[in-house]
This record gives sequence, C-alpha cells and structure tokens, in this order.
Amino acid sequence: MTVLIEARDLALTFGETPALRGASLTVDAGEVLAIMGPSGSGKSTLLHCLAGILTPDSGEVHFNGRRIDTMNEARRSELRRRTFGFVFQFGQLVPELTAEENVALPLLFGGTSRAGALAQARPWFARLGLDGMQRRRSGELSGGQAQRIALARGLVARPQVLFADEPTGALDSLTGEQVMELLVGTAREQGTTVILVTHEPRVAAYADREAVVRDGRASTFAAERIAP
Ligand SMILES: Nc1ncnc2c1ncn2[C@@H]1O[C@H](COP(=O)(O)OP(=O)(O)OP(=O)(O)O)[C@@H](O)[C@H]1O
Repeated sequence: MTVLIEARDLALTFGETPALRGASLTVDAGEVLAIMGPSGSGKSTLLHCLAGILTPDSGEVHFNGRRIDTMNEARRSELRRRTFGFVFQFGQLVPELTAEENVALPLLFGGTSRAGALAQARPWFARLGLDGMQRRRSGELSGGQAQRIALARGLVARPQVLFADEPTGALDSLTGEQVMELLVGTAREQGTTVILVTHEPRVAAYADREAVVRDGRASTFAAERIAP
C-alpha cells in the first residue's frame, strides 16, 4: 500500500481549547478511512488539517510526499481545488443555482467551460438516481436528494481524495445508508481515497479502516483494521 497522506504529531489549539494534541495518522491510496470518536474529540479539526484547510500549530501534514502544512495559502487552495473533493453534513448547495450547476461548480472553478462542465455534471444524475432533478434548486429537494447532489459535486472532478465530514449526519438511517453506498461505491470505482468523519458505527462499517480520536486532550490515535 502506498501512503497518500501522513499526519505527524499534529497539535492545534483554539484559544484555550486544545483540539489536537499529538495526532498522527497515515492514509493509504485508495482506502476508505473512517475517523470516529466522541463529540468534541477533534475529528473535524483533524480532517481540516489533513485537507489543508486548517494549519496545525505544530506537526506536519504530507500529501503524496509533499509537505502541505507549510505551503502558502494560494498553493494549498490550488491543491484543494485540483486534487480534493469535499462533502459536508448539510450538503451546502448554493441555493441560487440549479442542481446541475451545483454539481458543475468544481469543474467551473477548475477552468472548464460552462457547457463542458454541465455536460460532465449531467451523467451523475442518472448514476445517483436523480434523473429529473437537474433543474431543481436546493429548496425543491429532499435532504437525501440534496446530499446525493453534494456527493456528485464532491466527486465530479475525479478528486484523488474525498473528505467527508458527517456526510450522513442530517439524514435518516436508511437514506444515510443509500448515500454511503453511493459514496463508497463511486469512490472505489474512481479510485478516490475517502476520509470520512462520523460518529455512527453503521457508517464507519463502510470503511476499510477506522481511526479513533479519543478526547481532544488525548495524544493518541488508534487505527484498527475492521475489514481485511
Ligand atoms: N473554530 C473554532 N474555534 C474555537 N474552538 C473550536 C473551533 N473548532 C473546534 N473547536 C473546539 O475544538 C474541539 C474539537 O472540535 P472538533 O469540531 O474538531 O471536534 P469533533 O470531534 O469533530 O466534534 P463533533 O463530533 O461534535 O463534531 C472542541 O472542543 C471544539 O469546541
């Protein structure tokens, strides 16, 4: 297995609150990794450091052999745009845009023409069981539909890594499982590495490995194989 992302001894404090205290983790290329742990233990903070959104106070983050925590913001932002995809708990679709424009956004940001981006966005609707929803705006979609559109947006540019923070947190358990099946199925098809934060064991069960963040003040991250 090739290590794609490595976090070494990350520490990050918000004001008086230590969110990370010596977090280390490796993520292999192509794997699906679930980050678990109690509320407030530092899961989202860790995810944001791995994705180059937050800069740790100390420690190192390496992606594909390159250190990213010391890159300037312009380079990190380019890395995020070109190489990473994101899905959050509440899909965060842009309400003024149609569903297909939302899916096309990462391509538009990457410089693809509007027509080209929409042409690449459209096949995702059939693939995710969303045919007929292309022109709807987020107010006209159910939570599960909106989250599948957010998932298409996260994957449309074929990112090397998909970062997902509680991607099923706002969904009922059946809809959540459907979204997870699509997320993991599509990511595996594309060879996209997935790092997902969840507090639900049923969601983590879709992952190849589980990393447990215990208490923001603790210093260890234990990763255990839950599937061979
Ligand atoms: N921007 C911020 N400003 C101040 N404190 C923050 C900020 N972000 C996170 N924290 C604090 O850092 C700690 C870790 O937060 P984090 O969101 O990483 O935890 P989490 O494990 O993802 O929690 P949850 O499961 O509830 O989402 C918490 O005590 C939180 O209150």
